[in-house]
Amino acid sequence: MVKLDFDFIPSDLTLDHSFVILLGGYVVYLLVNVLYQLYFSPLSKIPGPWYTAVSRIWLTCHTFAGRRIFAVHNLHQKYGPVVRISPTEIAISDIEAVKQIHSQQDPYRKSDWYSGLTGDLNAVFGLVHNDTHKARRRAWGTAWSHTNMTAMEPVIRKHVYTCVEKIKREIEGGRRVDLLAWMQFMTTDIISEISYGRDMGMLAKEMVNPLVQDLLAITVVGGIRAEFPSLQTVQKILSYIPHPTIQWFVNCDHRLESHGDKALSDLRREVQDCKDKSGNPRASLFTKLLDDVDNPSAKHKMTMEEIRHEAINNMIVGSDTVTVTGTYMLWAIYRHNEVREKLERELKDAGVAGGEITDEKCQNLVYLTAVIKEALRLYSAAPMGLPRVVPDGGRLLAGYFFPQGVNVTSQAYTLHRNPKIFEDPYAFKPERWLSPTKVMENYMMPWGGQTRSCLGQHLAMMELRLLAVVMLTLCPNAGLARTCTDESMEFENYFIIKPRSHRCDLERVDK
Ligand code: HEM
Repeated sequence: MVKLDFDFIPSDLTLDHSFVILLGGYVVYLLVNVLYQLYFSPLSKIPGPWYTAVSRIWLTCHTFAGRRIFAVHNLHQKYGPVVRISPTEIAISDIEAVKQIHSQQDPYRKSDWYSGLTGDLNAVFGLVHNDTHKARRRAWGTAWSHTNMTAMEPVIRKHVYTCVEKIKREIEGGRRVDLLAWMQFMTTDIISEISYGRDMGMLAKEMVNPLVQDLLAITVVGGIRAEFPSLQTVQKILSYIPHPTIQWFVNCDHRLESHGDKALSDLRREVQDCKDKSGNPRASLFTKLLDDVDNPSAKHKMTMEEIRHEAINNMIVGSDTVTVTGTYMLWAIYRHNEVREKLERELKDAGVAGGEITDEKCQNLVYLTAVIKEALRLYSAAPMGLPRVVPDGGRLLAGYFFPQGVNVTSQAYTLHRNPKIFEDPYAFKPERWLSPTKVMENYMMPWGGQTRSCLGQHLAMMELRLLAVVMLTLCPNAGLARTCTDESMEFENYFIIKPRSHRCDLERVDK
């Protein structure tokens, strides 16, 4: 047996001495780490300031302040298309490299940052392994296709109309309305009805229900967990503290799960029992998936547990996103009189306003399409970097070699504001999309990268089209309230963006 000899430790060593020795050791460790990161790490040649190379503090502070997209954008402007934003993370805005990272042929997997963001939720958005993700997308099949969304259009249209009619009632009554809140009611009712076959009654009750508060809480909790993965353990410890506010935050995941469970079991019963007059089950994204659970001949399918996770995930990613982009789109239209007038003229010339407005009538409107595209360029809901991991063997990207395991991330915010591609990049100019170049199209990434691109984009586009047209047609006197300023609409960025004031006020403005 080896005998441990501690004779080298002086017997008169006091607690004070031990502390000094420990502190000294830690300082030496920090110094060695700083020297390693600056001069010897394989990433030391990547441009960037010294403080991002040696510590994550800079990135974490900007992330918590809700200013990450701006901070990273500023570094790109100073250091170019490849910049080190933390000791282990590189931001890239070189378009060839971005396409390589998200290509179908050699997909870089999502980083573990997503596991923190989504916690125990095991749904398509947060799956980090490529094979698991591929199988899940296959199982979704054509549920999110344009054709399937067209079949759901009457449900979507019904909610858009209800929302706009209620906004009109308030505005005509001389009251100020918060567009952001109404968008939240509308998008939550839509995603709920097309997922579970039943809306949340938010537009009917005209108030935020506890589920929406949980959805908002989960984005905060998820954001903190993504930045500090070790906090997952802290969250477990906190769950034993019987303080009501702590309990409310800590348990938001569980409340969402139990809501999803109840809604799904209701839906399953309906799929089995309730049919419409022609004997077909009520249309929902999950009808086929639920039908396939016990069908041995269905090749690509999900387990009941996987369906449960997807159902909850839909509520999280399918409401806030359209809320934000829809709000900014209308804000931009109201802010630019010439855009509003051109759009109104197009609707009049196309005769869209006569009779009920359907998505079919809106789909081919050229100027409307350009307005939405410009809104997606400047106000896509998730414009921050989407972290990916360099695959085994490492890869050459934008002239630099990246070892395997390094996190690379590219933000649409910067790609969409490249002045070499988009003239006057900060200005809202839908005209640029009337005859776009191939390069402009190539730089657009509002729905994320190829392999993990947004499943809900057909739904989102339909909501945005209907929203713009129904709002301009039914509520012609709406405009921005004086309280809605450029400052109040500045972005706050926690994975998705939001107006800093958390509202966007409209009121009656007679033209
Ligand atoms: C204007 C509205 C929307 C925008 C701008 C948007 C944007 C995005 C972006 C950028 C991603 C990629 C995220 C990443 O790589 O980490 C994404 C993924 C996703 N989005 Fe959306 N989204 C919108 C609406 C929706 C809606 C309405 C749904 C419906 C539930 C949805 C469902 C999803 C899903 C499931 C994914 C994950 C896809 C995968 O990983 O395979 N999104 N979205």
